[in-house]
Amino acid sequence: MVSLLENPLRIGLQQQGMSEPQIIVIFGASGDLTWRKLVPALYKLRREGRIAPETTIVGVARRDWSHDYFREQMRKGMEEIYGGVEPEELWSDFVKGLFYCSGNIDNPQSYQKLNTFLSELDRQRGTRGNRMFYLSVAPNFFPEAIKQLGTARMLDDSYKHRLVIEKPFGRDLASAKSLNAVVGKYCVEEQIYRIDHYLGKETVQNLLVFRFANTIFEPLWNRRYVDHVQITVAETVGVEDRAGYYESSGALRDMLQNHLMQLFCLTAMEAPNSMDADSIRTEKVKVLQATRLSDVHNLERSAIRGQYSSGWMKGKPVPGYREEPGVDINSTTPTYVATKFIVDNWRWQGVPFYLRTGKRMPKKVSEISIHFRDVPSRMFQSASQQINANILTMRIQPNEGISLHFDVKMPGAEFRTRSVDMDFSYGSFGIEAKSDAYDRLFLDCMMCDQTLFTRGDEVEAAWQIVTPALSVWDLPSNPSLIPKYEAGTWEPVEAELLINQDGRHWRRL
Ligand SMILES: NC(=O)C1=CN([C@@H]2O[C@H](COP(=O)(O)OP(=O)(O)OC[C@H]3O[C@@H](n4cnc5c(N)ncnc54)[C@H](OP(=O)(O)O)[C@@H]3O)[C@@H](O)[C@H]2O)C=CC1
Ligand SMILES: O=C1O[C@H](COP(=O)(O)O)[C@@H](O)[C@H](O)[C@H]1O
Repeated sequence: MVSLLENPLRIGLQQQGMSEPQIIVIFGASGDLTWRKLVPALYKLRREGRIAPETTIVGVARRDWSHDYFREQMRKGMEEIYGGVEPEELWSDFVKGLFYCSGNIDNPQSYQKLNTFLSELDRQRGTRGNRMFYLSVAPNFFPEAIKQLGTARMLDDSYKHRLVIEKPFGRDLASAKSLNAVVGKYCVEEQIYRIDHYLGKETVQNLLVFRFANTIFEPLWNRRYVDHVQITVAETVGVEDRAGYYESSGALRDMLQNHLMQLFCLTAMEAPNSMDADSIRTEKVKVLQATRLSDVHNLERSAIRGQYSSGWMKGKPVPGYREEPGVDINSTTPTYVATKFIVDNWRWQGVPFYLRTGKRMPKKVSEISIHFRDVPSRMFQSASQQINANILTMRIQPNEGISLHFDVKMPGAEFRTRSVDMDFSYGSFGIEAKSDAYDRLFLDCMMCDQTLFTRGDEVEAAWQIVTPALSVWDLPSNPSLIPKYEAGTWEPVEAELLINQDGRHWRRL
């Protein structure tokens, strides 16, 4: 264990500031995300002294709750997730800043009532008109909520009023464009914070540092040395109680278009001019605009969907997707998706990027692996009789870290090789790298830093790439034709073929 005094990763933690007093208005405050992630993240920030004590939270939803009932619900949430609130005195003070204002997103009077209440709170709590409006509601409400907030002049001050939009931002290119148009009518881009919680993960941010703070990898980071790249986000959970949302979403919309494509961008983009939000986002847009599915006319060669059937997880039987509560018994919604991307630029021409994500996989693991080209001529015999290309793996979660896979000589008279890993693990520094992401994103939004939020053109560029697959998969199709994989196993055989056809295989994780 490294002592705190000599632990280099501790130093950064002591250098961070505190946000201005402000009111955070959460639309959808009686919903799952609020008690599960948002309020716990805000409390964590308060406990760490990262947000001003005056910070005030106002929950909005239709249910006729009182302030006290809202506070009780949030406390119950903390108990369920963290086993309690700590320290008790701080929580008591924190909940004094929790309020509830019932209202309907469609109703203009709800906004008048809310606005009056917010002005009153500004006086009581010293929040000086600084406001963050967080849309934690189903995506079909986004346009109406923005329109109503705009019409009620609650987004007028581009310095003090910020709008946070949960994912998914649109469900295809056309809907993303029309949502961007609504946003653009009432706000300037500097007020908009489109959430992709993967960008809040320490290990995702570390991709930028790893690539652009080190010189030794850059000369290798291109088509001359890289054979291909794999990006995997595998989950063990099934659809849980979110069938209502997931049935109309599926793995491509829920995960690949946003989280995996952010990992892709940070891996494939060019170095930004600086670390400011727009420089980074401009580079992401550029690489997205150079990217396409490898073959849009033959999807089996570029995009594969799959759905889990019943199987076993940790020794227990689990139902198939179509047997889950709220799911149509003939559902064609994919719970797995794999794509092959081609990047038409000088750095990556000819280097395929394979992306895959699925629910009910054998392991929860998210990682990016860079597979380097083989040596031009093999001179040594490998002990495992395998071809061992060098692989650089960036582990996003769990066991956060980075490892480099390379060959060494086995001790003995012969030149026989075996593969070993050189490993950096966040855990070995005694640092929690897996902040829940929402705390970091809240803080950045309060500090008006948009670096970890997606820009309007970036979202559209990402939809542009995957929309050819969606436009086929959204057509009515015979349920028996959706590729299947048993819960607790890796991808369907069709997804194996997607990569095998190129003489490669998915990493076994
Ligand atoms: N839950 C999660 O883990 C994640 C969620 N998200 C996204 O976050 C958002 C919220 O998700 P989640 O909390 O799970 O959703 P829920 O379905 O649990 O909550 C929806 C909320 O919207 C409110 N609501 C519904 N209709 C109206 C209306 N007409 N006027 C005002 N409020 C209304 C509901 O309250 P009431 O019925 O009282 O009005 C409820 O508070 C979604 O965009 C989702 O995609 C993203 C990542 C993860
Ligand atoms: O946005 C979402 O992400 C979660 C996975 O997030 P992670 O931080 O646990 O990797 C996923 O389960 C959910 O379906 C999706 O909406």
